[in-house]
Amino acid sequence: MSRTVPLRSQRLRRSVLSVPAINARALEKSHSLDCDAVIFDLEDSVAPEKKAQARENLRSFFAGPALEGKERIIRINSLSSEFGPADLDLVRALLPDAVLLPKVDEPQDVTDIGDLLADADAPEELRIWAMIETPRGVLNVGAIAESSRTPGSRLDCLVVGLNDLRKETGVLPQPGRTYLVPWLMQVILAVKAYGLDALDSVFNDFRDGEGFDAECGQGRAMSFAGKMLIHPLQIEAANRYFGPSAEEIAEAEAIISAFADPAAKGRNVINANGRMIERLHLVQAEALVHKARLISARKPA
Ligand SMILES: CC(C)(COP(=O)(O)OP(=O)(O)OC[C@H]1O[C@@H](n2cnc3c(N)ncnc32)[C@H](O)[C@@H]1OP(=O)(O)O)[C@@H](O)C(=O)NCCC(=O)NCCSC(=O)C[C@H](O)C(=O)O
Ligand SMILES: [Mg+2]
Repeated sequence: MSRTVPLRSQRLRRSVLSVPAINARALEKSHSLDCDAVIFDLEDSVAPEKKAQARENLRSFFAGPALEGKERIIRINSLSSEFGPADLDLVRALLPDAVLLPKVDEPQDVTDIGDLLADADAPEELRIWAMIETPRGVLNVGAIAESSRTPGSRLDCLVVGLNDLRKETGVLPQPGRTYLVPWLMQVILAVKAYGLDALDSVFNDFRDGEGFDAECGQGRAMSFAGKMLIHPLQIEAANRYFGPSAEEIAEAEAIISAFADPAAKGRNVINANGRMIERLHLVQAEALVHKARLISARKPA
């Protein structure tokens, strides 16, 4: 019998900015930006001839002042690429909060990395995130998410990559991502079944604020936890759309106080000013208020 699966992570992931590890200025700027997390990218934003330099940049960045209050993720090249093994050695040396695996096709792509990290006695706090950005990755997303149930699994977040998925499938960009929505919702179903987070894909046209807002609204309605970003201009809107609004917080607090009323004791359903609310709404309200507290506790950059 299925129950609401508790989220494995209670982290804020509204705005997850990708920073190419070859871009020294962008690395430096990441300290001052108000995003919830930073993905230090060694993969597709770094040219093959620049990979070694990008790794060195990260080594010195991680030796410098800590990135206050942000989750730090390193995206490595596929282990099957000539760059992957050296990238993973760097992850083991720098110990970010998570390693992001690109182009994950099947559960074994995740468990193989998990085994290598375990063999290297990497602390269990070092999590694994997986990019779902290939046709096989979408087809297998349920099994990939289910692998988080394996004892010792470090998987706690899936990130959709529509640039690669469009390239592999030939699906054309459409307003509202019409033909991609079924695959986005398959990722959502998989993470909800196993208590993981899912992040929506990047929006490439970083000067199109209106288009970005519309896509954030769509991603929020789909219940993505946040969005992968490519530019600082996108951070404020991502934080706004993927964080609870004042109205949602007020409504959640009203539900919590309605169930705290002694008259609601032992009742699973109550009448709150003409509206039926059930205990399941209380669970949602408590999760939303928890997220709001995480946001207000965050020190702005
Ligand atoms: C797209 C960019 C190359 C544009 O960079 P630029 O021309 O420098 O833009 P601006 O002049 O507007 O920059 C203004 C300032 O902002 C800084 N900046 C820009 N981008 C970033 C960033 N990502 N992080 C931190 N800081 C950033 C500039 O340095 C300027 O600073 P200042 O000197 O103070 O003025 C660039 O935005 C960029 O490289 N973005 C990230 C690209 C990336 O990471 N791509 C990989 C992720 S996308 C992906 O993974 C797709 C997925 O896999 C899939 O398949 O879908
Ligand atoms: Mg990609």
